[in-house]
Amino acid sequence: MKNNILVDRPREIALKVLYDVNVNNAYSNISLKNALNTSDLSAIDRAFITQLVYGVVRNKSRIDWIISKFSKTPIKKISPWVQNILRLGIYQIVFLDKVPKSAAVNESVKLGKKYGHHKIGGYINGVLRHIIRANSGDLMPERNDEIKYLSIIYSHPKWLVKKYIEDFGPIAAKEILEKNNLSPDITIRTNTLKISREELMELLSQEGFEVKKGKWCAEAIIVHNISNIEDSPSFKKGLFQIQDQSSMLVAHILNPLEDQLVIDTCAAPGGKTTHIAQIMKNTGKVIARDIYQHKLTIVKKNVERLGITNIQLEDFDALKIDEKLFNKADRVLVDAPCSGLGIIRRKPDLKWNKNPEDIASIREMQIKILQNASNYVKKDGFLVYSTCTINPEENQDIIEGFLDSNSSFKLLPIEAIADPMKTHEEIQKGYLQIFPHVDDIDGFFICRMQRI
Ligand SMILES: C[S@@+](CC[C@H](N)C(=O)[O-])C[C@H]1O[C@@H](n2cnc3c(N)ncnc32)[C@H](O)[C@@H]1O
Repeated sequence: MKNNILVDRPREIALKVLYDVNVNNAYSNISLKNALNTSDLSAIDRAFITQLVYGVVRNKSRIDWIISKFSKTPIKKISPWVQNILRLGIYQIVFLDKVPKSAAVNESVKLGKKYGHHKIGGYINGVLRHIIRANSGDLMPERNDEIKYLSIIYSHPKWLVKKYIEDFGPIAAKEILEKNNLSPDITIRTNTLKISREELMELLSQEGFEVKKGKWCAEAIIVHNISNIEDSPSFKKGLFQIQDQSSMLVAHILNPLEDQLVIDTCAAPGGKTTHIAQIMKNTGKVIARDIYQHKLTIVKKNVERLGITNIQLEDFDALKIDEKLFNKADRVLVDAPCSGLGIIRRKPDLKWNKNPEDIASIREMQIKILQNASNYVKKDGFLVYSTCTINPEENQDIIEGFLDSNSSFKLLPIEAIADPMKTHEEIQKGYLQIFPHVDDIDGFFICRMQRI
């Protein structure tokens, strides 16, 4: 690296995050959060870096297809720094309207000179200018193989495109692929132990945020123009938790009552557990467990910040059985580890990191965790199973299998919690499948059962 070359700072930060994701297999959201954890970046720079990183990760296979078409050097022979400089440049040229194309090229060339060998600037300049001159048709693959075409255009692995088509049909599959590449809303949950939604909206507006009510949950606020909401005084005072509305629905469907005993078997980082505790108004007890001690530390921080006093944290493997809790709990939540296919908008690397074999092994874990957890539910108590995925194998199939071998449980209809849910026929059956392309919130599955 040559330090004497002046480069654009936001683009350089985005490049380093992409390198970290690409070479060190870092998660883009975590690497990005670390990179933005500095006080000397403006809100505009933060937003631009975020857009660049997620834009490249979301559209990676389309961008790489373009590189392969316009570069004489095969992509595998290009160094990782230069690959990512090209990706950033192409993303700006092909996907962003507001960045002048000349700026995209010039800044990429400068990054190339800083991070590559001395002749690389000419190569980057050549490839990018060639792309600028190309017709839009040259930037699209041929459509002779539909799966391959959709996989490139929407930048998803072929197995996943195929799976979406098999599970939901070709029209819905295309809508899902398209939606997965868009940025989701950032939603927060009002901590009603400390403040009302209206008061918090007023306060956040005064702090300069654009806010609107979420329509699915009475505590939900959608916040626009945020890049560092965790730095806001209201966050530090514990007035809210960042959480999507799908995730908020889980605690409402679990419907914990004051003074009850609730067990949350997979609790970290604590979104639902703190919501449950909040609904119980700090009464009763929530036993919040997770297998990872370091993740429980995050739950602890959230619990303290939010002023919650009825949560007992326990480091416990849900694949093991805990006989002392048999038939003890009024409510048990299994927010199971899953493939996360409902939250690709938030974690775009998921689509590159998962494969069909992963789903098979996750399923085994889900079946075991649900079976173990069911022992803790007392008579008439509720068992809620939820995931942030949309594929039936991890959702409806798990529940059908569970009910087939556990006749002491029945599905319990989910009463309409918010107006939009009334449109979901399934809630009468006892489960709710939420899709981002239909509902515009995270893809979730939530099922409620009762021990009879
Ligand atoms: C979907 S996340 C839970 C999200 C959490 N309920 C929330 O709302 O913030 C699944 C969690 O299960 C945990 N986990 C994975 N395997 C586990 C096991 N065998 N026992 C307990 N927890 C486990 C993971 O560490 C992860 O935190």
